[in-house]
This record gives sequence, C-alpha cells and structure tokens, in this order.
Amino acid sequence: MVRRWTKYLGQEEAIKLMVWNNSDPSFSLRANSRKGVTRADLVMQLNLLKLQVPHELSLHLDEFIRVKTGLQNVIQAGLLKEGLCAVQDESAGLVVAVVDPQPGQSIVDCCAAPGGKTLYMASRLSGQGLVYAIDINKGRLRILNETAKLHQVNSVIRTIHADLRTFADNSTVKYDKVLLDAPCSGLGVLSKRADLRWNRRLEDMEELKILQDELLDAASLLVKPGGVLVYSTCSIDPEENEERVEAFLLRHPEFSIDPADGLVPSDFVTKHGFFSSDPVKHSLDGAFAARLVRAF
Ligand SMILES: C[S@@+](CC[C@H](N)C(=O)[O-])C[C@H]1O[C@@H](n2cnc3c(N)ncnc32)[C@H](O)[C@@H]1O
Repeated sequence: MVRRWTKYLGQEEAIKLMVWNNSDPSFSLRANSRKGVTRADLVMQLNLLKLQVPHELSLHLDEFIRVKTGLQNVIQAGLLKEGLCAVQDESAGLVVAVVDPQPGQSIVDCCAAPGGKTLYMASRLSGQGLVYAIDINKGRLRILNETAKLHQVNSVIRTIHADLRTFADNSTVKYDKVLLDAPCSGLGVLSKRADLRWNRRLEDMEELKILQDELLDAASLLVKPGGVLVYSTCSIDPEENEERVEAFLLRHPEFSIDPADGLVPSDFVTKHGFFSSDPVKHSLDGAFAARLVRAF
C-alpha cells in the first residue's frame, strides 16, 4: 500500500497521508432537518451537555458540525438514539451534494446500506419524491429501514433487497438520478478504519475493480435520458476512481462528465470536474464522486 501511494502521490505526500491516517479521527454530525433540528439547535444541545464536546461549524455544508473529541458524550446524551442527528463525515455529505437531490425526483441509491447517504438524500427531498435504496445485504438494509423510521424519512424511502446487477437487468423503469456508492478498498477512511490497513491486499483491489465496472454498467441501465449517474467511493485510489470512470465512458458513449462545479466548493473539484476530498488537504475522509449525465 505504501509503495502504491508513493507511486501516485510522491514520497512527501504519501508520508503526510500516513501521518494523517495515524492521527485521532474527528467526526461530523448532521442535524436532522426532517425532525425540525437545525444546526443552531444541535450546537445548543452540545453546549448544554455536562461533558464537553468541542466542535466547530462545517465550512462546507449547512447542516454539519465537526466534532473534535467527545463523540462518546454525544452518544451517551441520546442525541443519536433520538434521531436528532446522524454521525456522517462531511465527505459523504458532499457526495450527496454532487447528486443534488431535488424535491419530486426519483432517485436510486444502488449500494445503499447502512444508509448514510440514503437518509441525507431523503431529507433533502422535503417529503416529495422517492429514494429507492437497493442493497445485497439484508442485515444492513434492516438497519437502514430502522434508521429511516427514527429519522422520519421513511415515507420517501423504499428499500429493495437485491443484487444490483439482477435488479437492473429486470427493470424497465428509468430514474432521474442514480447514485452508485460502490464497494471499495476504503483507503480514504483509514483514520477511522484502522483494521483496513492490515487487511487490504492487492488481489482485493483487482476483484473490486471488476465489481465496480459491473455495478457501474448495471447502474447506468437505470438512468433516464437527461438523467444523472453519480459514481462514488470512499477511496483515494485513482484505479478505483478516475480510471473506473474513464473505462466506463469508453464503454458508454451515451454518458458524459457533468462537472461538479457549483455543487461543491471549488477546492474539491478536480481538473476533470470530479469531486475529490483529500484527507491531508481538507482534514476530511478521502472520497470521490463523478457526476455523469445521460444524453440518450
Ligand atoms: C460503500 S457501502 C455503501 C455505503 C452506503 N452508501 C452509505 O452511505 O451508508 C457498499 C454497499 O454495497 C453493497 N453491495 C455490494 N455488492 C452489491 C451488489 N452486487 N448489489 C447491491 N449491493 C451491493 C454492500 O452490501 C454495501 O452495503
């Protein structure tokens, strides 16, 4: 892994990334607007807690607060159990900003569980439209269903237990927007998932890339002409990100890149118009999203 990063980033940046991955992770909270909770309400709740939770407002997303330490105190205070907020990294929130869900739209979340992005997309629909949340893992989908009820967004979510490839092959319906948050190496989230650094093997990467291509082909079948396909990962590895999109565009001339400018701060937009968060530069998890539009 170290050799791989040195190849892509150069030695200096690779060392910075490893130092970041070894530092204490910070977390973000998203105020649940569907329960009428604003970010100001959430800040007030945190300030009222007996045990301190040092925090600051997100510079990038209106509903988000960054928590430096004390997540345990937030849990103990019951704020999560009551569905007043969710633990969600801003990088995941910014992927939803790239999808840009609008009230009234039909959206498919292709690899949805446990539902972080589904719930945020659903809350942005303001009660109008639907998010179809597909996942192959029944247990994780059950968690999504329970959290959707807790967050009071279940009226705009339909869960579907299926392999995306089979579902897409059999579907005749086309949707306004399709998010494929693909299974990936997780190399963007090593500060939070210390286990991954010991478990990831290069063979896994090859298998993952094949799966990502298959899932992208399947997801594309669900997009209506004029509709949008967003491919995202929580990886910073170009082979899972830019290279998968480039290969997809060669197989699918009906799609082209719709640059993420205007949807996320320009600091996160690459020269090709993709969204990319860099742990070292942005102090967030590493994530990637490509917004692709279907012409015909
Ligand atoms: C990166 S996680 C998704 C995280 C989720 N989008 C969120 O924000 O909470 C990838 C998901 O893909 C699902 N998955 C893997 N292969 C799949 C397939 N063939 N069809 C549908 N879902 C699949 C996994 O079960 C896993 O829940």
